[in-house]
Amino acid sequence: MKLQVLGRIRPMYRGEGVALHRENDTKIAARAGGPFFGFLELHSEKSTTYDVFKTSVLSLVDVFVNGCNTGLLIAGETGSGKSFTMAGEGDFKAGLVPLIFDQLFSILAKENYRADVESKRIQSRVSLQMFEVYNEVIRDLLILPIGSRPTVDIQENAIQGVHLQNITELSLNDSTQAKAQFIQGWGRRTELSSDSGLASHNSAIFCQVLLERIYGNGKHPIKSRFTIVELPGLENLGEDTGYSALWQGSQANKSLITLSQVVSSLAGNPSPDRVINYNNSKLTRLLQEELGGNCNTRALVCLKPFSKPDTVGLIVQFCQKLSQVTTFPIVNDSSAQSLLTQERAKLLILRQQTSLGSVMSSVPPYGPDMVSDIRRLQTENLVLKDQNERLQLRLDQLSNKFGHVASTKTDLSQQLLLSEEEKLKVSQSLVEMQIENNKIKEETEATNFELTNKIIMLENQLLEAQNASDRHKRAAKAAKEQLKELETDRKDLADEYVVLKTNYLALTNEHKRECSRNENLAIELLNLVNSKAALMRQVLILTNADPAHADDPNAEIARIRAIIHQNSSGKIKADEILGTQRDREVIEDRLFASQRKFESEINRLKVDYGDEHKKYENRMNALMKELADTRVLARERQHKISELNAKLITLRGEKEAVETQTNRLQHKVKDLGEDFRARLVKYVEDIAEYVDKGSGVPGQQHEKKMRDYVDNMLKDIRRSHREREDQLSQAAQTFKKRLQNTVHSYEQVLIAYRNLRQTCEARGFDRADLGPDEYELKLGDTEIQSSHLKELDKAKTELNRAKNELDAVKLRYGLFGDDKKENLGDLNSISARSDLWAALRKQLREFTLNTQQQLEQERARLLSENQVLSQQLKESQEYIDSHLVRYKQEILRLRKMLGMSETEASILTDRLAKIRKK
Ligand SMILES: Nc1ncnc2c1ncn2[C@@H]1O[C@H](COP(=O)(O)OP(=O)(O)OP(=O)(O)O)[C@@H](O)[C@H]1O
Repeated sequence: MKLQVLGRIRPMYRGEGVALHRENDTKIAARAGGPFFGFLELHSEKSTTYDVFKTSVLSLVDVFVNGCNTGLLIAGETGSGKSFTMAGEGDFKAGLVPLIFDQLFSILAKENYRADVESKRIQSRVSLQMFEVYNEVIRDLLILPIGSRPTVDIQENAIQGVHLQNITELSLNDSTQAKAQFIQGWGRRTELSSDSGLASHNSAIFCQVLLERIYGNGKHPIKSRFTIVELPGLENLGEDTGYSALWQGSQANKSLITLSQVVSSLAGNPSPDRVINYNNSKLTRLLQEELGGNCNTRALVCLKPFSKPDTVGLIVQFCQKLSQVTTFPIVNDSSAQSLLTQERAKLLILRQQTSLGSVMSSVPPYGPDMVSDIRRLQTENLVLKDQNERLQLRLDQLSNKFGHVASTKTDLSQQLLLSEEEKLKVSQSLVEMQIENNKIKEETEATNFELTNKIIMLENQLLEAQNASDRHKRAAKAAKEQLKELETDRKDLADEYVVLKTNYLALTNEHKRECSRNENLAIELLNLVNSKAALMRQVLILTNADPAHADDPNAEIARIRAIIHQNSSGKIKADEILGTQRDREVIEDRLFASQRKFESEINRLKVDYGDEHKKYENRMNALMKELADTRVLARERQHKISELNAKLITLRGEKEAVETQTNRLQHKVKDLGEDFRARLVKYVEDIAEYVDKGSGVPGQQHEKKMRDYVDNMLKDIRRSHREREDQLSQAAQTFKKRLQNTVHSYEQVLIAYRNLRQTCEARGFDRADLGPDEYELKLGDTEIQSSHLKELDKAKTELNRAKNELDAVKLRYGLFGDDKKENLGDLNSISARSDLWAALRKQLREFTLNTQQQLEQERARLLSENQVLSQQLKESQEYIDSHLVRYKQEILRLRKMLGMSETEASILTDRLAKIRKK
């Protein structure tokens, strides 16, 4: 069965970027275009460990419970998430091992329950071993380290196969206990830091779960083993230091390199009768079954989204080999175990027989020399084999590198041609980005300004409302005080009223008494008058006096009665003294009128104040709401600004990346320049050699060849020169064009501004209100034209100079050629000819070196000028942008002063926008 290789890409860290080349969701490659490796399943950055478990590991647990050995190799470079995947992180990010425990115990519980229901019997025993292999030392992780770390050794016997002697094996009852033990063991890993990095980078952590199940009344359990291993960081596969360290006896990378060798051997030999040497490291010895024996194994390769292409290349290679490894898993029932034990026993015996000891003891005819020879040869053989494998690996790497270099070399010239164009494009996009950025900044500032104004306005309104509220509070306080005074007055009046009432009651009683006395006296008087009248009548009778002359007693009675009547009618009733209800009301009115007035005033004030208060409260609430809304809006804007800033930072990062690429390309250009120089030198040397060789053979043929050769060489130089010229002149033209556009739009803005000013002046506005003069806003020649034109002129001059130099060289060559012809005609002697060739050689060498140097200098200068130009263009763009804001403000102000209508204003704005766009 083929080993299944799965992948998992961990999420990206901040600023890490993505560099893995992917295809079809399952394939990755170190470089664009491949070679790709296709995983059986590739879990993306979004997958959780549980997703990985569900799709890729769950089925392994079932296989394990059913009696097969299973293995999960977790590989990947350092920092790719191996530990995260295996052990998890914190309480909420469980790793694969805890999830495996959960699943295992849940299956066992279910099966036990089912067996109970069906009255069957299953006995299960789960145990755990955990150890670490670091620097070829195996440490038990399930016991507390006392003093030095507890180390264990590998042993091999027929029954257990390769196993660890005295390793702790903990019995597990449930998943909680299992997880707790695992976490404790995980915490006991070596945390050393050595020259070869942290121990975690180079160590392998083994977690082996052992399961024994007896069905019914059987005696022989079915035994299976689930091995989960975190392998050392795969980046060490490619480190040269690893090899050298290995040669020097360091164990740091031994296990990983041996693992790679074993995997290579296994990949190249899928047949079951293969003989693989697992004994070179402890890691491979321990993984013997998982890699090439009785085990159903899967490899989970953790990947970083960003990694060095070389490292990815190594990982891809390793995965490729792993995917070709074949294992032979079987169900470990009693018969299988017996067979395996027999096979192991046979193997051990064979090994013993072929071992040195058996050679020495069982083959007496060999002398001691022969034995030592055999020993030496065996050792040499092993060393040679080892060396061979290493060299093979190295050769693979080198051929890969060579392939890569070859492909890069072919790309290089193309890239070189494109680099200038790219550079221009990049600077153009940079300028565009800057413009965009300025726009965004402008908009943000305008919004900010608007929001700040709004906030200030709202705060003012709030202050006003608070002032009004204070005023009303003060008025209410004054009214309360007035009310208090009125209350005191009212109390005084009430007291007075009580006193008056008392007096009045006393007087009324007195009066009543007087009236009754008066009545009594009137009755008395009446009685007396009646008596007097009776007496008078008697007197008259007695005296017989003439009644006409005598006093009339009735008249006296009538007189007295009249007096009494008068008295009684003049009696003043109490009510009359008190006055009528109406009078009282009038008095009350008079007395309490002011109080009532105040009360009604207070009530009115209360109502008014209440209403006002409510109104203000409502207003205040509305204002507060508006303020909160505005704050939210401000926050949103702030958020947007932050987002934009983040975008800007990303863009800057991109820009830097592009700059780095440009620098790289420049380096490449430099390399090519050096190559070019070398070629020139080679040309010269060739010429010299040619001349030296052919100097003894005069004739037209020889000269012609020489001339062709030099012609070709100069043609080459001229062509490259011309290409360079074209590129530079193109760049200069683009800059010039862009500059012209910028200046054009700037002039248009100036014209619009001038028109507005003139309109304002025509309408008779005060000159002081018209803002700065047009000339103040004008960019000086030194600010725009001259500096750029100067730069362009400079570039042109440099180009001309280069051209002239080239022409001079051509001329020199032409003259030289003529001279040569003439001289050849004249000079017959060999010595004269050799002088001529020497001069030719010298001149050619000088020419080569000088031209090359000049070209280099020119190239460097033009590149820096190019940078200066783009920088200046950027600055002038910024300058114009900032001026545009000023213009805009001025225009707005002037427009306001002119009282322009909306449509006029919009037409003007459109026109300005168009100008800006241009
Ligand atoms: N799938 C993931 N989701 C979230 N974070 C992850 C994931 N994988 C890895 N990480 C984080 O990446 C960092 C490195 O992971 P980890 O330590 O597991 O890598 P490693 O390959 O085991 O490295 P080392 O060899 O140093 O132990 C850790 O901080 C971890 O939290």
